[in-house]
Amino acid sequence: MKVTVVGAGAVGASCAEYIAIKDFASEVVVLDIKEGLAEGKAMDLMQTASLNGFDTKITGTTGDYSKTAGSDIAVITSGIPRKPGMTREELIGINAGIVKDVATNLVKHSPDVILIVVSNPMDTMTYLAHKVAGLPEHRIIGMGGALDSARFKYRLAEALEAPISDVDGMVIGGHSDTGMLPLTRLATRNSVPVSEFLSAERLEQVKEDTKVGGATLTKLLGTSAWYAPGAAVSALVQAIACDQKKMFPCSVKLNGEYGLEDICIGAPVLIGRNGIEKIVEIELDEQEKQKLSESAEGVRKTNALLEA
Ligand SMILES: NC(=O)c1ccc[n+]([C@@H]2O[C@H](COP(=O)([O-])OP(=O)(O)OC[C@H]3O[C@@H](n4cnc5c(N)ncnc54)[C@H](O)[C@@H]3O)[C@@H](O)[C@H]2O)c1
Ligand SMILES: O=C(O)C[C@H](O)C(=O)O
Repeated sequence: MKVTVVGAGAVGASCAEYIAIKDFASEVVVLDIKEGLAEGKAMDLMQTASLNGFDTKITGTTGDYSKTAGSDIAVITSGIPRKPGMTREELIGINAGIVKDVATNLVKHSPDVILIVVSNPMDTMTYLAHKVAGLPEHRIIGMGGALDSARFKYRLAEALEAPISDVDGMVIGGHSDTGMLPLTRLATRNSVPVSEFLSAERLEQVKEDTKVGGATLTKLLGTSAWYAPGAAVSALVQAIACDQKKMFPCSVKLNGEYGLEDICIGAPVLIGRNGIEKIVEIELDEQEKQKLSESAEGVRKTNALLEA
């Protein structure tokens, strides 16, 4: 199993590290445009192999896509992150050109690849990848919901004063400060609805804290987060590599599911060796349907900027 990670910055390096540490891939190639950065990060990570007990071979390259040839999976993390006070949508001007170029180069060298898009604004970058890569739809996955759901579980566990392993929950919708839809109605502690333990006001607070999870970290760090994003990507990569058919909310091209089409937005999917094995349609209540439709409107507005 060969995995390429484009972008050797904060998220790319974290992602390569988590993939290697789980030891399911034979090879990880990291590519960046900044001279020496990918080579340096790859060498540094390889020097953790004997300490962390993995055999995955990590190599780095400055812009040489021939080194990525024959990749089964490629992760796109290249592009600029936001600074405190910015929205993800503001990154479109620079990141669209980068994602277009990177996706085209990746597919040229690995026509059978499964792409995982991470660069922001992620739903729009995933939509763009569909336009430029010429891949079957099940082979392009946007990573956002896996991360947002992990943050939702963190906030739920905090409110419940429970271990995170007791908690389950999912975030669908757009990967944006206003578009995320944490499904509090369906969240549980050991199969018991969390509403049995938390007041409506506390649940609303959990929802709001989850939606601004990325912005909160950006304010603290001065740039956006990388550990949880890297871990979320590695979970998707592992689900593909190990054909787990695990359910994650991912940004997926919808063709009528959830009443939406010609859009990439977060919805539950099964991830396995073919990429998106199935889009799972769950029953939403009227309020959730309304929120999802508003979220889709927001994503469409950002998608329209691709034409500008
Ligand atoms: N979808 C998500 O959940 C999620 C989570 C975290 C970050 N992100 C996004 O991921 C992106 C990367 O974040 P980061 O913190 O790693 O940023 P970073 O600045 O640390 O790293 C980005 C790297 O991309 C490289 N790069 C730029 N143009 C390139 C090109 N054409 N080809 C190859 N490499 C190129 C840069 O040299 C840099 O090393 C940002 O857009 C950020 O918003 C998304
Ligand atoms: O918040 C960001 O800009 C980065 C990423 O989308 C995140 O959610 O951490």
